[in-house]
Amino acid sequence: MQIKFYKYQGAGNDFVLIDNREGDLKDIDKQAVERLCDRRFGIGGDGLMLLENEPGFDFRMVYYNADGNEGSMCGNGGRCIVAFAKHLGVINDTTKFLATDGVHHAKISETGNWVSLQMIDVSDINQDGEAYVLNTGSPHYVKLATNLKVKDVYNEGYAIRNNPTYKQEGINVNFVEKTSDDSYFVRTFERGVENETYACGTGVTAVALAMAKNNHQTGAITTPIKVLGGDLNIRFNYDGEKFSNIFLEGPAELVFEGTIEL
Ligand SMILES: N[C@H](CCC[C@H](N)C(=O)O)C(=O)O
Repeated sequence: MQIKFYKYQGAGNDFVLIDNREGDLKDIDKQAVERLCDRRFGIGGDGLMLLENEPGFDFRMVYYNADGNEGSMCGNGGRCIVAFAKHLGVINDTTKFLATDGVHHAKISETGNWVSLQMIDVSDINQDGEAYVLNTGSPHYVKLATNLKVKDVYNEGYAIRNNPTYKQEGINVNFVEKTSDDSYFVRTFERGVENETYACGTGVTAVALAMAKNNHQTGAITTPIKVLGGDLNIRFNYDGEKFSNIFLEGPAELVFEGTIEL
């Protein structure tokens, strides 16, 4: 079967998107996702998403990691699928859609390539030694680092993701370095890609929340974060216990489209 696909990227976190409103791909299997995401034998991407119909919502986001397993929430993917929904004419400039972690609201710029996506509220942050562990739709480990530019993120991230505590469920490992008063540089080793990616949306969200806690900041907070693939921005409120009104903001661009035999 020939299928039409769209390739998007958000700060260099890249995805294959497919319009599945007709439901033709209901039973897409692990091998097919893995092949489509393969950078040599397929289209290439850190993940694959299906845009599906969902009663009461503009659409439903179904997300798979590049290894073919159905993943948890993907922040940059969420931003890209909003741009895709606008491109398809499913939405205009605002949307309410359903993802695996619940309801998401988002706003998209008139040009269609800048998306502000509301993320789920967060109230639990745990510590593992010096690191923070929290779930922003996906599970994240956040560790302060120095000389992050030259850090061996693959090997250090791999070791943490595969240690006995996290091996079975997996975790995304974020290293963060402060660059100025309230701005950070972040590099992430992603579960399901099992490699460093150029950006991770739920990851930078986790970093922004963990750094607010770490720095005893409360109130309305805005945290710009630089990643390998560009710049992202996180806005939220923190009352010392709960993080709410969390928005992940940044670019989402259509790169190319085509058809492929499935
Ligand atoms: N790149 C994604 C994270 C995907 C989640 C996945 N790696 C997992 O936890 O299984 C993001 O922008 O939030």
